[in-house]
Amino acid sequence: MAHRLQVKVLDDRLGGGFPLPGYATAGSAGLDLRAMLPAPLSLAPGAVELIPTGLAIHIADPQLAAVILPRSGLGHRHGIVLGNLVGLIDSDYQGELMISCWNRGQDVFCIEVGERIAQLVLVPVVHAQLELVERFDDSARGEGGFGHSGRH
Ligand SMILES: O=c1ccn([C@H]2C[C@H](O)[C@@H](COP(=O)(O)OP(=O)(O)OP(=O)(O)O)O2)c(=O)[nH]1
Ligand SMILES: [Mg+2]
Repeated sequence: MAHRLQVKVLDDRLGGGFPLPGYATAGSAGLDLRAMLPAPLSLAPGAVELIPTGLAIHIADPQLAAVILPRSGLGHRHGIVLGNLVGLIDSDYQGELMISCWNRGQDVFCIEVGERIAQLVLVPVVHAQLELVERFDDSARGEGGFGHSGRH
């Protein structure tokens, strides 16, 4: 079942010339976010820019968060990913959603006004209550990590 999410439209081109975010199909996990730029923006190879989305959300529920993820096609084909790799949106954040857009590719990429540039996924969060202990109960893995279980 869909979860209610409060959204403020900060840029009136959204819902006007450009559609508000929506799920592309019933099974889509992400809402596409648009680059609400004043004008097209050329992103040189290696450059990173903070792109406004024209939207603010208030998740409100501390048991939820949202993540901003790259779009697969842009990331794989054009090297357009996120400067922070993944954006994490706190449930109490009420400011504009911003996308750190990084051109990790070899070619200049022009971001068009209103282009769908990244996607937002709502995720569950579990808060930990830290419990200090002197030793852990034994586990199958113990302290082994970083390839400890072999490569293949
Ligand atoms: O890609 C992103 C990442 C974060 N944010 C906003 C929402 C988030 O709730 C807030 C803080 O993000 P985060 O905690 O990851 O950044 P920080 O560097 O730890 O900043 P702060 O000290 O404000 O927590 O910035 C975005 O708009 N886009
Ligand atoms: Mg933080």
